[in-house]
Amino acid sequence: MRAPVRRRGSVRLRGVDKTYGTAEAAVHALRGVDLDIEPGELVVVLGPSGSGKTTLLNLIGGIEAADAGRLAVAEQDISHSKPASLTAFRREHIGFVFQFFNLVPTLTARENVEVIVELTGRGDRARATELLEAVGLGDRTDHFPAQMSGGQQQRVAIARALVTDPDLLLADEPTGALDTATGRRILELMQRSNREGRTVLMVTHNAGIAALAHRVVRMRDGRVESVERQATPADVSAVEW
Ligand SMILES: Nc1ncnc2c1ncn2[C@@H]1O[C@H](COP(=O)(O)OP(=O)(O)OP(=O)(O)O)[C@@H](O)[C@H]1O
Repeated sequence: MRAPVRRRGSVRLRGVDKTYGTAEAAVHALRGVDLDIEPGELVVVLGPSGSGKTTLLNLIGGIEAADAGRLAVAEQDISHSKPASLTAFRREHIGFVFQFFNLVPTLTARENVEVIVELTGRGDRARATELLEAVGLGDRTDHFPAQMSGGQQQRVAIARALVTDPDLLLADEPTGALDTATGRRILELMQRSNREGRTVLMVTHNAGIAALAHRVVRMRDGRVESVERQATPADVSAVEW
């Protein structure tokens, strides 16, 4: 019998504000954002360019700190966390996937995953190979990023994000630089990761991808414009975009 899925990675934001720059150059990126995400949900964040999607993801992931408001992620209050404790929080709870893969060019696929175990002191080096096999790259473990396609590099990035077994997987336009067929493969990995119980939060410009979500968050001008719950999220194989 299969072990029950342990759902994890809740998010709770209240009145969250973030401004970049000062005086005339100030950009109010988030304005009083309230948001609740249940553990184990797959959430897609949509919105026009500049609406605050990446800022939202960076605050939830502890890459940046909010100016005001309260944030609790994976049951941890990070509202007033100092940079050092945000780093510790990120290492313990968060996996990031970016649009342009962000692999270290001088390291092989396996080393790109292993280095995260060394940096964070979390996870198991031996899992690097296992995860690369799980994302379909068992035969590419000793290849360097320049020897791999964009889709293959993004799969390495996903293996790297998962090696610490994070509660939340945060992805900023993970399919943005990929063709549709390759993007589909990446979304399958995102969905699989979510079905293992972790919360997945995906920022995209692509409204078609929203069909996969338990909850669709629409941002506009630094505010959450709407949150829509979908009772039966689609399987990736059924999604067109
Ligand atoms: N480091 C920064 N310094 C100054 N302004 C910033 C910085 N990061 C973001 N901004 C500004 O904050 C606002 C929100 O940016 P954000 O990147 O969150 O939007 P977005 O919805 O993700 O946009 P896109 O879809 O184009 O990636 C924008 O006006 C942006 O120019």
